[in-house]
Amino acid sequence: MNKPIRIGTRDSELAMWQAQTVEKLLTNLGHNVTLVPVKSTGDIILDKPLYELGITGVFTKTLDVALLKDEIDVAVHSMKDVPTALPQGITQSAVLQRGNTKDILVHKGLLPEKNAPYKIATSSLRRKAQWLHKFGNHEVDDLRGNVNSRLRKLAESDWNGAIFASAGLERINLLPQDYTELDWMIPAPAQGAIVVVSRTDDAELLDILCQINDIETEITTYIERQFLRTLEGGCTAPIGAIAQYNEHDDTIHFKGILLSLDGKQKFEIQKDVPIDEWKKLGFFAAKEILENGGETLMKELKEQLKK
Ligand SMILES: NCc1[nH]cc(CCC(=O)O)c1CC(=O)O
Repeated sequence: MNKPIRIGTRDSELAMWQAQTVEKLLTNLGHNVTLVPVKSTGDIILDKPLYELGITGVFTKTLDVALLKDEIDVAVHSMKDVPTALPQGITQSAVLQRGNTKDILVHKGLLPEKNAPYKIATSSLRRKAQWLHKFGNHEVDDLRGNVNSRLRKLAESDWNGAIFASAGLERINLLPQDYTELDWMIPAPAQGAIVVVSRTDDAELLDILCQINDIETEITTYIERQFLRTLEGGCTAPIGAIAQYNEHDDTIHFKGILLSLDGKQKFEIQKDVPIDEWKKLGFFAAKEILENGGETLMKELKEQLKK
């Protein structure tokens, strides 16, 4: 392409890192690229928990509008922040090779134990519910903001720790010494993946972007987001999902979870299927949960999360 490809990005350090990663991949393919930082409502409204903003697309909406107005050509997002239904006219054009999918607890030297008092912070319903399921007597406070400000607030607070996506801290070299991997916690669907979206009618650009697509990440995130979409019907519930490809036996290993807000109710599912069954795996896993009590819980959650 002759005109530079305009990549829109939120202006947080993590978002800039992700956009620059796409910039490098495209530059390496010989394209001319320019970065366009855009402020998003999710970054501006910091005093309300995310789920109170009502829409799931708080982080992505501003960039969607910029795309549709032809102010940018490409938007780069943390895939887990992207609603499962993209706006009309916008297409998922590439998913980059996935980074670390794990959640971690950044702490201050003291590790959590079941029967000892402990106070952590997170704004994620999924993290909070899984934490309370495991540590019913712990306290969980709300914590908003980008990863930099969340680390700062943790340092200034009396919290014992706060939960982060490992990928986010690794990417901008903020992984502190005192952290522990929460290998029992099921991550958000598509955690650790970066998605590139563009206008559906921009065929020339779609051809370029498919060259930076990672098929394995595309498939595993598709499964996780199909699970989410089948369960949620448009609300931000405590839902986790992870699909992993096993190249030795050509299978997909899937784990999904749905919990009540207080973590007392938990529906968990695990499935191992041959790779050629990936297309409906997320759907079947979600259906199984819905049919075994999950549907009632989803109804309750929708009531509780309504503004
Ligand atoms: N919701 C915010 C958000 N969106 C993406 C990441 C990190 C990167 C990723 O999970 O892919 C984070 C920070 C976090 O959850 O700690």
